[in-house]
Amino acid sequence: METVTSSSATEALRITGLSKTFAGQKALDDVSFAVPRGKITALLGMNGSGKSTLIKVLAGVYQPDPGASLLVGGAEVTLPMTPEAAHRQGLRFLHQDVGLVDSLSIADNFAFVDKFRAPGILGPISVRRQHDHVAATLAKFGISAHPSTLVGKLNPTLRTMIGLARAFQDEEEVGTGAFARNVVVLDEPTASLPAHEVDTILTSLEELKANGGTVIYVSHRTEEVKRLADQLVILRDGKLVADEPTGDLSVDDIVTRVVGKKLEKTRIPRPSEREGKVALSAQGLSGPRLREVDFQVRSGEIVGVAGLVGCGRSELIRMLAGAQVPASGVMRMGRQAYTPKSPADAIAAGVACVPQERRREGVVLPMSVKENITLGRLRSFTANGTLRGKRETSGANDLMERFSVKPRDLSRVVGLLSGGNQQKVVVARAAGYGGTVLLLDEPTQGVDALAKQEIANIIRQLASDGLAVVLASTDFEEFVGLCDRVVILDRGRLVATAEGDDINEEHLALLCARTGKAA
Ligand SMILES: Nc1ncnc2c1ncn2[C@@H]1O[C@H](COP(=O)(O)OP(=O)(O)OP(=O)(O)O)[C@@H](O)[C@H]1O
Repeated sequence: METVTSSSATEALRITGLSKTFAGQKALDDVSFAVPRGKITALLGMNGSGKSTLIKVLAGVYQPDPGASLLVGGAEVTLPMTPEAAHRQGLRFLHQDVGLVDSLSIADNFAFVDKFRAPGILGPISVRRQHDHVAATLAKFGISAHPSTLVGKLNPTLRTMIGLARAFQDEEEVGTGAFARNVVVLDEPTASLPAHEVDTILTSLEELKANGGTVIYVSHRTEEVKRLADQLVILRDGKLVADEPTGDLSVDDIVTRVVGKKLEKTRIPRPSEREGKVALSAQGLSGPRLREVDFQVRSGEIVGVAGLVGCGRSELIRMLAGAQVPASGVMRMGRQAYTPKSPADAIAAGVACVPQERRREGVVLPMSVKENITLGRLRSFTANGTLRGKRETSGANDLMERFSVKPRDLSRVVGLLSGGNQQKVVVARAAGYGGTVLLLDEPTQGVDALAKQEIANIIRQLASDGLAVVLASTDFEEFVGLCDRVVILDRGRLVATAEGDDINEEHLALLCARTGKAA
């Protein structure tokens, strides 16, 4: 039953006394805050602070502990809600993986999410009506794609834009152009997008806000938060620690509030200028997206790989990691031919990889932290054919500590860790193989500012110990201070290299933009 207890034109949502306990652990602890209408409220916090749990309560996926109350547009909503009730209340969600079905068209994806819509709201749902509705929504968002296009054919930025348009598809008060009805929750919508493409999404959100849209925005990218958010709501260990206007706060101020202390920019110095031996090299590497790429990385070196969407970055990593066989070209480990037919071959040859798709390729969700960290190298914990459990546990424990995986519980099922902590498990495992080359594809996606710094320091330490590191990323900030060299790919070709002081965000963006323009 939903009863109106107060009404406020300025308050879209009010949460009071929200707690959520999982097996004795409080993921949310008595959280209360309000979301102003027509504004963007950033929901911030380090990995595992409770953001996703809060979103899942709003989505009707999790039942909160008894005692919480929720007002939507001033009307009290009975908790727990079902997902249908959340939808009826005008709560819309764009989850991190965007949640589109590749094998369906854009129009079908729009219809698919609207499964809760009562029949008849748009009249009998004819294909024609649905197409017109989708075409109009796409046009409103400046998306030049046809409703019948298969979603699987779209690049990541377009997919995110489609997800955004879909989340807002039933927003407009008919004929008014205003977005004043729903509350749209965006969970790290730009996490997997290259920095230079993020602007499209942020500009759209600014326009939506100008038209009265209400957004809850979750992101670890503080620059975006500074640009977009009117209000900051910050969680730490499940508790609300800040609820304040963004005002004149700087990016550093926001990071300090999220982390709970000033983040000192520590850096492990480069070991020496002496060049290590070439650890891994490739000549004339070609594939569906790669054209005649020559590439090498030396022991102790960290080489960045940058480029626009579709430049071949991930394909290069996959070939080096044995996940994709090159159409032509030669690879070598030192002087030896290197022809991996699978990631297992690559690991056996000393090449470990952190793949981009964490949930699909990186972790085995139903398995424990210990099993995930030690996956693929049980042999190193085996003596005389017997698995030495103690050795396995202490090896996994060391890595868990070193990568600050939280909670510090080796038996915890990885699927129940927060996203950022799952990512740390994948990096910990790859580092634990102890090979000679480490390939990292977007290693800090969805990772908070503190953990990002910790991971960067560990990568630098591993390089100092002699590991050759290849780092593919869309986040140019990640290259700065970490990479010795950054190569730029453009439509499959290696077209530029930046070294020394040229490894700065502006110059890298310029190099990428230049290659893009030449298209
Ligand atoms: N279904 C679950 N069962 C047990 N514990 C859970 C479950 N879901 C979340 N947790 C725990 O609750 C805490 C909060 O997790 P949550 O996913 O909400 O964090 P988050 O702020 O979204 O983190 P991230 O930024 O890494 O995505 C974590 O300690 C997590 O391990």
